[in-house]
Amino acid sequence: MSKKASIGVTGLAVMGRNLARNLARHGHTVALHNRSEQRTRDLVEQFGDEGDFIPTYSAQEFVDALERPRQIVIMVKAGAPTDAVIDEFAPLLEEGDVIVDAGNAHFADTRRREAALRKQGLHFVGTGVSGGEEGALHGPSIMPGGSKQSYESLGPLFEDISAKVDGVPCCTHIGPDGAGHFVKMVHNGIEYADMQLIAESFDLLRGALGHEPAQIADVFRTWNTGRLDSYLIEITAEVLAHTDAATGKPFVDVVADQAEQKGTGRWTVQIGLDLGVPISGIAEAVFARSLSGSAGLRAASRGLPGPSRTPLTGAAAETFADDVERALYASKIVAYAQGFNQIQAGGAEYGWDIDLGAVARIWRGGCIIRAKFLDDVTAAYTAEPGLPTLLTSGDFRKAVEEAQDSWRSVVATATRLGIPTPGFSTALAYYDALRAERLPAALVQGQRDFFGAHTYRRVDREGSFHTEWATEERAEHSA
Ligand SMILES: NC(=O)C1=CN([C@@H]2O[C@H](COP(=O)(O)OP(=O)(O)OC[C@H]3O[C@@H](n4cnc5c(N)ncnc54)[C@H](OP(=O)(O)O)[C@@H]3O)[C@@H](O)[C@H]2O)C=CC1
Ligand SMILES: O=C(CO)[C@H](O)[C@H](O)COP(=O)(O)O
Repeated sequence: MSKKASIGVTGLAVMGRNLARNLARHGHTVALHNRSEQRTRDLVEQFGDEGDFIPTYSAQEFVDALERPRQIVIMVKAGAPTDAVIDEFAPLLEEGDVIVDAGNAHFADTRRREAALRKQGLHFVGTGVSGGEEGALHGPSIMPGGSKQSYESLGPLFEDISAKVDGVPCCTHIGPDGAGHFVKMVHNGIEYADMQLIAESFDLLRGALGHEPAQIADVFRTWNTGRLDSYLIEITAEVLAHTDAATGKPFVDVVADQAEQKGTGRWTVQIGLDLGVPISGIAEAVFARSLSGSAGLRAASRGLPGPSRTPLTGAAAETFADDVERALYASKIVAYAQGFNQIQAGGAEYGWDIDLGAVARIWRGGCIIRAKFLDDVTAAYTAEPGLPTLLTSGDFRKAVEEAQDSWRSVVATATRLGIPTPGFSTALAYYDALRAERLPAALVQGQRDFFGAHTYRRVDREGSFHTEWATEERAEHSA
């Protein structure tokens, strides 16, 4: 009898191909399949010597090449293509077989698919994978959902190919059904917020100090040796130091300033709204990308009045880069605090019991937001799993305390010079709103009651109340 594969990968574009190679490099026999045959042939031709691959050219051949219970990883475009692939393979599978969707699926789709396939006796495991092309090959961060039972067989395999930090795999069972894809979605939302804050830091250093991109690259390199040490800061320095070969200009100056998005950040914000979790850092990052892409609106508005970017001088200029570093770190804490609160809220809504410390731990390596900072986030949620917000935890509280003057002065300088900093500003506003003794929400409640008899609660008595605003007496009743 010919050798069978312990796992199969269908969808061999950049991510699937490298995930399959990673599995093979770790000694697993991998069955290969792709809708168009050429990708399968290319993989075997170029990388066939890296391990044991079984190339297949039909769904039936693919399924037949797998050991039972079969484990199939789907790595295709999210949405309809994923449904098409499931519809093709599910009828060929048997009870106990496992389908892993490792694409960037919406968690609600994952819940629907998991419920449908469970009826058929199949395990459907929605799995977040982060790390891009290189991560998929050398060790991504892996966020599997699905049943506990499916993790018994898949877990060791995924942990084996995941990134390791201090010998600890960047993979853990997140929770049932859509939990893995939910956490991956929030990971991407945080990725958006982090990238936006870094981009604003660049704009501030350029606008307020008049630095060239190559000089700013050096600032980021320095930051990357401290508490901001992270993959995103590291690649930012690389991008800023890069010179365009065709023009000799800084690369960043020849790229169209219109940021695109595939949708996971937008989903994070949509779900944040549904759950009622204020994830303003992620929302501003998504809106900043949308605004950057609104070419017509921007063209029509370019001549509007406002200050010009006159570089700072003297002592203010000397301390500005350090101020931005402190403001960036404080704003980053806010962005992560909001993202983790969204995971907490999602877990409560869908009954997932997600271990936030474990989530932070598997994001320390492999993924796009990997960072030294996540060691401290892991420690904070491990010590106190129900932590209401990262901002109140030990070292983070101390960091925002120490950042106060810098954070406020950076936002004030940005406002004065007309440098848009939606990420920094919203982070500070969120922070101030959290720590406020009283919020103007009381007035909003009064307005709502005035125009719509929507009622309000009082600080001194239980119950709901309504004031007869249309009468002269303005009598108050229990509602
Ligand atoms: N690129 C990245 O950095 C990351 C991507 N992801 C996610 O991983 C998944 C794969 O991403 P990536 O490798 O970039 O590839 P793409 O998202 O570009 O998807 C290409 C793959 O999907 C297949 N496909 C498309 N439509 C269908 C269909 N109707 N039926 C069957 N197969 C179909 C293609 O087959 P064919 O060759 O025949 O066209 C090809 O194998 C996506 O869900 C993506 O969001 C996750 C993390 C990072
Ligand atoms: O999943 C990822 C990393 O974890 C992708 O890199 C992410 O989808 C990129 O998103 P966008 O194109 O919207 O910036």
